Amino acid sequence: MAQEADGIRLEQRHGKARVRVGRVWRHDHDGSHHFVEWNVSISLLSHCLSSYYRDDNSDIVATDTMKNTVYVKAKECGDRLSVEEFAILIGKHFCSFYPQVFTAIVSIIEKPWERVSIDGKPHLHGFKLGSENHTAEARVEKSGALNLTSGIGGLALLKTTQSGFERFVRDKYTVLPETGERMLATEVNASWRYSYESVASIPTKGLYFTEKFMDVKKVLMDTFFGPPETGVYSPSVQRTLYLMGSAVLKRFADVSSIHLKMPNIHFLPVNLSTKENPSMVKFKDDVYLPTDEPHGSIEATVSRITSKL
Ligand SMILES: O=c1[nH]c(=O)c2[nH]c(=O)[nH]c2[nH]1
Repeated sequence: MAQEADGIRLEQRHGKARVRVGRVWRHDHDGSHHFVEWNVSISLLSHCLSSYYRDDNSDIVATDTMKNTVYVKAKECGDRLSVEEFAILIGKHFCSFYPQVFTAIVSIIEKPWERVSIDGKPHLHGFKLGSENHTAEARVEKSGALNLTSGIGGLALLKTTQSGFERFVRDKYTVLPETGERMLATEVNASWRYSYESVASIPTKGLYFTEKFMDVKKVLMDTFFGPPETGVYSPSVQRTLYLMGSAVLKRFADVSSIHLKMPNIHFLPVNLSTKENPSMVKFKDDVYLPTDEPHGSIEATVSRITSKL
């Protein structure tokens, strides 16, 4: 909400970023522990204009208080909950506890701590860090309106064949040869929006969004790789991205859109020659130079078209 005074426009929010919290839930019945590590960022849209226009802080919810609230709420959550549910819970708290707060935006990054198995047996309290983050963002309004997105950060995928890039624009600046055989590597950053429009309408089933996260990740990966024996041919990152996004929309009725960012991480063919040895290393789809820059950058949002009845 923008305010105007003396010909000056003001849009403001304040919050606390990167509040780190770890939470263990101990199950006495079987001795198992569950663990999450969250990095929480809170941003509040609130009526505290006098702090900007005058030296009057009487409406400011201190960002230090926001930080403390994360620990209090983590303590109060006696049962395991998904990172999405925790984001909503924190957002609801700020909107209902403080009259001046009208919107709370809570973004959380969950670190991928995974239970270890020793000799094939899941360890009761041992975890190792996996590779891709689970993210969640809840925007909660005082009215109870909700905007919820979840995401995956840093899902590095690579396939050594079944990828090519042909029939693209060729002009006087083009040197890239066409190929029907190349390596395809990317680091998927995905965020998808759920269709739940109020905090009251989210599924009550425990860990619903955690399960959904695993399912979305599986659909993205299955579509990228194709069947284990044959794979699936990718004519471009663009096409593969579209198939991944639309597969998620087809499979999950409560996902209304998905944004995918898929850099094309290049593995360059290695050819080395000298006068004496013109084919010292002759590339035969075997020896590559891995690079991380420059990289292609390809991103798109795929959304469900909702009928306007
Ligand atoms: O899948 C690709 N998409 C591109 O847009 C592109 N551009 C490029 O040089 N290589 C590739 N590969």
